[in-house]
Amino acid sequence: MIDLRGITQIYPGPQGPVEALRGIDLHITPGEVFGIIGRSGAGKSSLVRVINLLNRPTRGEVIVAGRDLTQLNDADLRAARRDIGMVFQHFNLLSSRTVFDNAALPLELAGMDKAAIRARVNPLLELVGLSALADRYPAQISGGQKQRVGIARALASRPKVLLSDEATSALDPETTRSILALLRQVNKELGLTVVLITHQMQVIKQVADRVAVIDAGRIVEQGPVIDVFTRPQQAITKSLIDEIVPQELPASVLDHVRHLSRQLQGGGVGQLLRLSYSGERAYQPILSRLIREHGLDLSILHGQIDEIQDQTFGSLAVYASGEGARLQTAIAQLRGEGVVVEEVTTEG
Ligand SMILES: Nc1ncnc2c1ncn2[C@@H]1O[C@H](COP(=O)(O)OP(=O)(O)OP(=O)(O)O)[C@@H](O)[C@H]1O
Repeated sequence: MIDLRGITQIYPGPQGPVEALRGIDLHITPGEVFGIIGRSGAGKSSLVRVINLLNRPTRGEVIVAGRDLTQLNDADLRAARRDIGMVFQHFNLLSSRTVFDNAALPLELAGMDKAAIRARVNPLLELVGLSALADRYPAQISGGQKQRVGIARALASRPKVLLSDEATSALDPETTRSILALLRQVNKELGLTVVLITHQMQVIKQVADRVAVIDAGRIVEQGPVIDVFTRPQQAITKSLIDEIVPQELPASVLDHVRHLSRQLQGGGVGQLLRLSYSGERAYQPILSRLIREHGLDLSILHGQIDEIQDQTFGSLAVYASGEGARLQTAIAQLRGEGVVVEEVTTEG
């Protein structure tokens, strides 16, 4: 649905040019919710605005639904943009227009007649749960309701792609959840491809199918959300995930491990392991097998089990002790079964 090829964005700046995007290649498939996450200044807004050519990239191709937008003339670009709706962090509603009239704006601008506009907008207000508030003005509704208007307006032109630029960043956690659920609903019901940028992993976790991590203008990691959560490769990804799955174990756990290793007897060895697993593996009796088949003792010290897009994933810190060779065999077996096993050192 969307192919970005070699996208570079250079802004002029008082201290010289700023290279906000440095050769981005991305492929977003039809019907998926694709998240782009990064810290402030990483280039997220620049990237999302390239997709509808609100920003014209300095170099590269922007292919949406088979056409390179950078090659279109103004009239064709205007038409192509109708396939791409956008919602914004600060809603961008017109304060002098009602909820209905805000949602209807793109259709009015496209010259649609009033009856056709009503026939299009009323079901959209129903979809976003605002039918009862159609005659209110933006100042008379909440932030979450404003964003619902923003979504209805973005959907009015029946786009194929919905771009969401930090759409929930100005909202409280509960309202954020309801807006993300609405984005998921329109993705499923209308078959819309959704591209959302955010600085919060919580948003990615709730709604995205795949995620790309952007750092200093480059995509440094991407993949299905569950894979990125269970096997983060880059330091930036780990630090972003840390808000949901703590990447460092608490000092008290490490202290306890030192205490346990001092108590080892009779040539036994002990190792702190961090196990990450997802999907079907989450239901396997992996720990009891370690005990039964390899004669290990296990202390569960820390961990959590959570869910992403109906898939369970877990992260557990366990201290395993027993006979050295059997411990190594057990670790190899776990890895063979697709469990990510990290051998954590407790020095320091
Ligand atoms: N119009 C502009 N002119 C000059 N520099 C810009 C412009 N817009 C963005 N930049 C710079 O480009 C880089 C990327 O900015 P961008 O807004 O895309 O990042 P972001 O990840 O969306 O950040 P934030 O989450 O803070 O909005 C930053 O260094 C920023 O200062």
